[in-house]
Amino acid sequence: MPAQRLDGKALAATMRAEIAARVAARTAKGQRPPGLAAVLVGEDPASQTYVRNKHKACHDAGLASAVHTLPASTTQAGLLELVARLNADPAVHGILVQLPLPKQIDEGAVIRAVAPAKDVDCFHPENVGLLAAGFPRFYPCTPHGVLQLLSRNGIGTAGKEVVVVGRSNIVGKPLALMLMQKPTAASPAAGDATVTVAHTRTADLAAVCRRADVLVAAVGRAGVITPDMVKPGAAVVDVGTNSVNGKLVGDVHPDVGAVAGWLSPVPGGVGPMTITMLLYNTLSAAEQIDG
Ligand SMILES: Nc1nc(=O)c2c([nH]1)NC[C@@H]1CN(c3ccc(C(=O)N[C@@H](CCC(=O)O)C(=O)O)cc3)C=[N+]21
Ligand SMILES: [Mg+2]
Repeated sequence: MPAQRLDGKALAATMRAEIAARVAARTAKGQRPPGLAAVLVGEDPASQTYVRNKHKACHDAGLASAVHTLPASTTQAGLLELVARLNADPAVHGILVQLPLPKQIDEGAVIRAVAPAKDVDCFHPENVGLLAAGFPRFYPCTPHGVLQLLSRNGIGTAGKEVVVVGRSNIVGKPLALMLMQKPTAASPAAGDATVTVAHTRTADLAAVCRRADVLVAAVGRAGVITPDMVKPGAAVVDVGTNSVNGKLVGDVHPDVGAVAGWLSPVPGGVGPMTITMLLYNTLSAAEQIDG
């Protein structure tokens, strides 16, 4: 029997409607709409697509959204100046500086320049620290999207073996934290897991992955998770966004669909959920800043 689909596109539509209703209730009371400012430096086509998708999703849910496009030659000082302006703008509740940034710019310095209260990516060290300490201000978008995709499809993780392949600051590391913590009100079925983080230096990756009741692939290499690495019936979440001959493909090999019990597709899985959690955080930022 082929794996059941973990349909991120469908869940994203459901959750965006929930967010839109909460936004409409605020604006009906005369409150400012939650506002997102996205900063795009350079002309990477994938980044342009993601930022365009985020902008459209905001608009469709009643949030205000502005995209600030800067040339690839932008200096660090120029970018920091824009961030400072957005930090001070009361119509902006969330700031997202699209990564990666050009080489002349120190990514860490830019991440630390975003006001923590507006850091809807949850990349600032203050917010990473709050998350790790168990007092989250925001949940990082992609890990939160993965948790929602599991929780709202009835896939509990309490007491389960969850293997996360990938240790990035954006996905693997915060996702492992969130999976091992107590479940949250926002995703009540996800948490309390026995978490293993695997990566490029893991010895016998296939054997580690085969232990997983829930396997999350956040490696960044097309098709590296093959059927021999998957326990029959496991839930497999594919976080990969690899471009192969101009086509978007995940980290999970298509043949895994014959072994897994659940599988999230690429596209149509984690990607739309990441954007949805960005809207969620922008609404949350507006609630925290404006009341
Ligand atoms: N500051 C920052 N925050 C981010 O959240 C961030 C970032 N930088 N840099 C790049 C990654 C990647 N990312 C994606 C968002 C949406 C889709 C997405 O919507 N994917 C669609 C398809 C998109 C397409 O048509 O190509 C899908 O999977 O169905 C994918 C990837 C956010 N990221
Ligand atoms: Mg990684």
